[in-house]
Amino acid sequence: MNGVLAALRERARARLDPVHWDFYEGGAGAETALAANEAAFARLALLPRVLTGAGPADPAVTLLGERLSMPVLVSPTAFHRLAHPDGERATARAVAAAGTVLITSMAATTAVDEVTAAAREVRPDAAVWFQLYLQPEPAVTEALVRRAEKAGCTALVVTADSPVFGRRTRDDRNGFHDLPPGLAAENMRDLPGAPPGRTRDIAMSPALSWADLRRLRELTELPVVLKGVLHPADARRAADEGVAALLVSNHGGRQLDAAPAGVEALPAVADAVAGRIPVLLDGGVRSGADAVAALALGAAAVGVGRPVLWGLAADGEAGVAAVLAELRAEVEHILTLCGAADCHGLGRDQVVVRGATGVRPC
Ligand SMILES: Cc1cc2nc3c(=O)[nH]c(=O)nc-3n(C[C@H](O)[C@H](O)[C@H](O)COP(=O)(O)O)c2cc1C
Ligand SMILES: CC(C)CC(=O)C(=O)O
Repeated sequence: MNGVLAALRERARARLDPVHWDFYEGGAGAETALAANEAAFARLALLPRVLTGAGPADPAVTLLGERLSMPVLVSPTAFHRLAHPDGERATARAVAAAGTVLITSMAATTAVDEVTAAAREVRPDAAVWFQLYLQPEPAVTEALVRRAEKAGCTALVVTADSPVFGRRTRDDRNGFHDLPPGLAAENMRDLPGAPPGRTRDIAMSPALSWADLRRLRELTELPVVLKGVLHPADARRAADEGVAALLVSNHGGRQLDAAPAGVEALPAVADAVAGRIPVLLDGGVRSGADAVAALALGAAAVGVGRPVLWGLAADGEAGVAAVLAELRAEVEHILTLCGAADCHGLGRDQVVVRGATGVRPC
C-alpha cells in the first residue's frame, strides 16, 4: 500500500468510532473476497519498457465524454457523515478540485443536489455520477432518477451485484444496523410511498432482471454504467444492451464472499467487451502501481472506495485531497518509469505474476 494512504488509514482508525470503522473496513462472510482484492494486486508486477522516448507521462483520461485528470475516480460509498461532519460535501469538493469523477451513493448522508452543488462551487464543470440500486417499485426508481437528473448528475451507475444485502460479519457482531440519530440516507427522503419528510429503506431485490435495466434506459437519456459485473458473458450482454460502461467489482468484498478479486476477473471481461465500451475496475486499489496494472489489463480507469473514507475521516476535505493527489502523482510517475506516454501506453504483456519462474503473463 502507498505510504501516504497507509498513514491516513491509521489516523482514520484512531479517530473513528470502532463500530463505524468496522462498517467501513469490513466485508461479507469470512472476508475472503475483501482480502483477495489487495492480495491479487500484490501478486502483480510491472515489466517496464526502456528507451521508448515517451517523455513525461500524461495521466489524464477521457471517460463518457468527461476529461479526468487521472485514471482514478471515486467509487460510491455510503454514509460519509459517519466519517466527518462535512461528509459528502467535503468529499465532493476535494474530488472536484482533483479533477476527477465522484460517484455519489444512493445511500449518501447528503442529498445528491447538495453534493453536486458542493462540487460545482469548486469547479463549475465537475462531474458527479449517481449510484443507483434499482428499486422493486418502478415509481421509486423513477423518482430517484429524476432527482439525480435535476441535480445535474451526468451518469447513472447501477449496482447489479446486490440481489440481497451481503452478510457483514463485523456489523452483525457490533449490532450496527442503523445510522445514529441526526443522520439519514437523504436521497431516500420524500419518495413515493413514504410519509412526507421521512426516508424509505433501500430495497434490494433478487427479482430484478435485464428487463428492469432496459426500462431504466427508456426512462432517461443519462448514460448507464453497470457496476458489479464479474462474468464475461454478463459483460458482453451489457455491451449488447447499450450500457455505456462497466465497472468490474466485487463490491469491496461486501457482497459474495466467494467472488474473485475484481482484478482477477478483469482480463476476461476486457476480452469479452473487446473495446466496445470502457471497462472500469475497483477493489483493492491502494497505489499508483495498482492503478497502472489495471490499465495494462484492460481498464480505462479504476475506482477507489475505502481510501477516500480514510482521507475523509482523518482530515476531512484535505484528507480526501491528499489521497487523490498522491494517487495522481504516483500514476504519473509509474507510467513514466514504465516507458508509457499516457494511460493507453501499456500492454497486457507488461503485467506479470510475481514468483513465477520466467515471465508468466496474466
Ligand atoms: C463503506 C462502504 C460503503 C459502500 N457503499 C456502496 C454503495 O452505497 N453503493 C455501491 O454500489 N457500492 C458501495 N460500496 C462498494 C464500493 O463502491 C466499491 O466497490 C469498493 O469499496 C471498492 O473497493 P475498495 O474499498 O477496496 O477501494 C461500498 C463500499 C464500502 C467500503
Ligand atoms: C448501506 C448500503 C446501502 C451500502 C453499503 O454498505 C454497501 O453497499 O456496501
